[in-house]
Amino acid sequence: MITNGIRSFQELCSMTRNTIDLTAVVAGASGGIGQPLSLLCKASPLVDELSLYDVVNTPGVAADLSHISSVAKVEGYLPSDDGMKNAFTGADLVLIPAGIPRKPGMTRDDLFKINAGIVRDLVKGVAEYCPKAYVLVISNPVNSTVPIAAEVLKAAGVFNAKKLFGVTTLDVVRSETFVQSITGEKDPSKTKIPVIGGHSGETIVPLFSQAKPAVKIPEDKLDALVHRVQFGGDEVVKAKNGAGSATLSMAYAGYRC
Ligand SMILES: NC(=O)C1=CN([C@@H]2O[C@H](COP(=O)(O)OP(=O)(O)OC[C@H]3O[C@@H](n4cnc5c(N)ncnc54)[C@H](O)[C@@H]3O)[C@@H](O)[C@H]2O)C=CC1
Ligand SMILES: O=C([O-])CC(=O)C(=O)O
Repeated sequence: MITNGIRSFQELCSMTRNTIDLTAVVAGASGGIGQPLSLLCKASPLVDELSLYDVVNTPGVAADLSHISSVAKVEGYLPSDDGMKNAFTGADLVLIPAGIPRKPGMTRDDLFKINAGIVRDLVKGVAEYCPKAYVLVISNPVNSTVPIAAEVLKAAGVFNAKKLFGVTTLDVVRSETFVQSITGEKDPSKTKIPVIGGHSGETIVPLFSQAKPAVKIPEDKLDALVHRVQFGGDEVVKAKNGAGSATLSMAYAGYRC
């Protein structure tokens, strides 16, 4: 369980297994992001119990993961038989990658109609069954699904701004990766680039000037670099050619977050 005095999710993640036994939920666990994210959670020494919730296939994903010899006890839940209640009750952390992904020609906003309702209903479950949990929303459009999650938590009287997150770490991961392809640095721990703003096109603002350690981006490469970070999602959607959007890099980024 989360101990008293933890102020942020990063603080939580930097703690060792000696001080924390996390009960985590992945909601949307059978999907393109959900499966690799669940694998990373299953492998984490911080996670003691892992609940996989989805509208399909979680018993199979859970059975598969349960053969891995890591600490976490893993269970799969479907909506039937009070699945959401059983999956969410007692959770410290709820990761939400549930919802449809983009196809070429779509913007993230085109996902709003369907994903807003999915996130709303899952966060209602959070409010009811694990109101103190940290909630990490991955489902797009993040710029809109997070405010929806906030309103649901406020309406239930359990909103805590320090516990609700929109996951935009993929923009940080992309920034660091693309910068390293310019600088030639091979150690991922040696490039830290803050990214502020939202998670869509120009709302994504990579602060290369604040890199630690400082990086020198050649003037003639800067615009293309900024554009690649801001539209990195489109690059993957195009390459996947109708089979969805970023999943593996997103799972990595979600876990790192
Ligand atoms: N924040 C970010 O940086 C990123 C966000 N995304 C977003 O993540 C979302 C998921 O993407 P993928 O995993 O590729 O999609 P996917 O279609 O492969 O998986 C989505 C999963 O959600 C499940 N689901 C649907 N309704 C549900 C409900 N009511 N309760 C529980 N589970 C439900 C589906 O059954 C499916 O297993 C998309 O909205 C996508 O745009 C994707 C990449 C990066
Ligand atoms: O572009 C998308 O639809 C998925 C996403 O958010 C990303 O890859 O950054």
